[in-house]
Amino acid sequence: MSDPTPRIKICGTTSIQDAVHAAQAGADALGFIFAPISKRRVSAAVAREAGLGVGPTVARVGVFLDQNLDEVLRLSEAARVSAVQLHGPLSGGFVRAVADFYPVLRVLRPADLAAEGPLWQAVPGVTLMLDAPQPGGGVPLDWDRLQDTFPPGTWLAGGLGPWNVAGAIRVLRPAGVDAVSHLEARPGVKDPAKVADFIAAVRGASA
Ligand SMILES: O=C(O)c1ccccc1N[C@@H]1O[C@H](COP(=O)(O)O)[C@@H](O)[C@H]1O
Repeated sequence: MSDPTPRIKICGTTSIQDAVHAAQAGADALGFIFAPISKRRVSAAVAREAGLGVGPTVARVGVFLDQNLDEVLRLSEAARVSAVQLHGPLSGGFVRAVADFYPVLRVLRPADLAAEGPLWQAVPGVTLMLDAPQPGGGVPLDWDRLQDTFPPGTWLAGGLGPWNVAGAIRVLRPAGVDAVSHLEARPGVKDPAKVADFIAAVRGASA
């Protein structure tokens, strides 16, 4: 029997048009980046409107890096996201405080996996995601090196695109995949064909 298809998150959504296209193409989740350093930063107002445009079954994920708890909760509420993705070095208390309000994707780098992975692996409401050290940098991880330590139920990000995502799925069997850089026409603007090809490649890998 084949493995279940990983959940598909299309990140860096900055417009209603891109949100609707990704949803129609079959995305399970859309990412809205609120990190000030990002070239894909979006306002809570646009994220909220885009989220309202994609129907009831598509998750809307607020993405944060190096932001304090007040800001994370305030922007998440304003954007009406359904989940929160947390990058960067964070205390366990911080992650738990966000998880009191939203399902959390806790993003770790491979170097942090041994120390932090076991903390979150069995915690309800917190899902691990493994990403490259520079979020949104488009650089893939070394999947073969991770094969023995990749925890079941973990999501995968980092340099995924239509041409390589099936390989990543075969090696690591992630519960979800997340991508942005290689799905764009330019930073913050999706290439609809790349988004559709990415989703087709994920589904094809699990067929
Ligand atoms: O993309 C960004 O600008 C970004 C900024 C701050 C935090 C996260 C960001 N993106 C996340 O990066 C990974 C994968 O990106 P890529 O496919 O390698 O470009 C993904 O989790 C995005 O949500």
